[in-house]
Amino acid sequence: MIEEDHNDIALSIRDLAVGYRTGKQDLVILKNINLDLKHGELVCFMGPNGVGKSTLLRTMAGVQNPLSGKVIIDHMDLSAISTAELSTKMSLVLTDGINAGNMTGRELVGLGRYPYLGWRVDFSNNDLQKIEESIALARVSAYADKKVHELSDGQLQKMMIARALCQDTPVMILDEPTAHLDLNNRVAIINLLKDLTRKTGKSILIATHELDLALQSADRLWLAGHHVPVLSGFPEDMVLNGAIDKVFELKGFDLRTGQLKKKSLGKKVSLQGSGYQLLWTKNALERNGYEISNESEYGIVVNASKNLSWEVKHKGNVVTNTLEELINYLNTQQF
Ligand SMILES: Nc1ncnc2c1ncn2[C@@H]1O[C@H](COP(=O)(O)OP(=O)(O)OP(=O)(O)O)[C@@H](O)[C@H]1O
Repeated sequence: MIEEDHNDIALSIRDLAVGYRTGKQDLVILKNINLDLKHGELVCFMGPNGVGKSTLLRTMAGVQNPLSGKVIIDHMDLSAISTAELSTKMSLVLTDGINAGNMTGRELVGLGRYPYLGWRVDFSNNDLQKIEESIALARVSAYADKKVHELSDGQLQKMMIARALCQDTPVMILDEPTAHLDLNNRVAIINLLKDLTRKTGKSILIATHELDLALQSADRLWLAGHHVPVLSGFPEDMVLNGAIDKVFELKGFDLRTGQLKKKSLGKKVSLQGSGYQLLWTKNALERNGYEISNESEYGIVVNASKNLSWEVKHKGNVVTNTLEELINYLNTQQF
């Protein structure tokens, strides 16, 4: 066992219970939570709908009080830190209910500098530079002068991320930052956040439902399930030890292979080839109910030379130029 270095830790959670104070009895959503967020780490917080991710993030950010236990940031108990001081240590991006009145995108981003203004009324050159840097980093310059109410959901989402970047805090917490974004923007935002952890040592925690992006970019996963403690681990370990399957109670999806569970039609084909062409051929075959096996009279060879083609070796050889043709041909055969 390797000893942990406690100077590494930007934020820790100790014996925390989160939920809602109602009239008679507390509504406990998650309890017995003990987690650490390290410097320079991108953590994806995952779990099924309604399990309490937002509730925990809001509690960590001081927006709601814990039912019991502590959040410790920069070696201080969150409950003992003023809102002004906290806003230089942590930024929070929530996506719901943004009411930015008649502001422009740039003005919204500029709100990120308010914790640093003190008694000053105007932005300093440094503030203005940070605003422009954040706008460039989040790639929102094309619509930074539009009114916030004129932005699309995805544009607004990116503008809120720019505002958090502008706040320039050692800890950033984002609730579903990619929810309204298209594929390019999702990848760009995740890469940007990952890059920030590497270049600036910031700790970034995001709640997300995007298992594929999380598995490819997170340094660590936090997993919340119903009736289990919040788990923390290395993403690949959590795939291999079944933690993700357990938390999500996965049905119809085999996480170890990253595939939807396919119904085999009992038709077997053998397959030869290499690289991504082989992977996509396998995908097309399995999606259409074919099982890859060496014990088959049908041999498929992926020819990935200049012109991609597929050769079916059976009694006579047949060559197809697309996977659609290959599958249509196989479907006509008696297995
Ligand atoms: N203000 C509130 N008062 C009482 N219960 C609430 C309140 N807000 C949320 N809840 C409940 O707390 C539970 C957790 O909600 P939360 O929004 O934290 O889940 P989540 O994991 O973020 O879900 P999702 O993935 O759907 O965003 C839910 O059962 C929800 O109904």
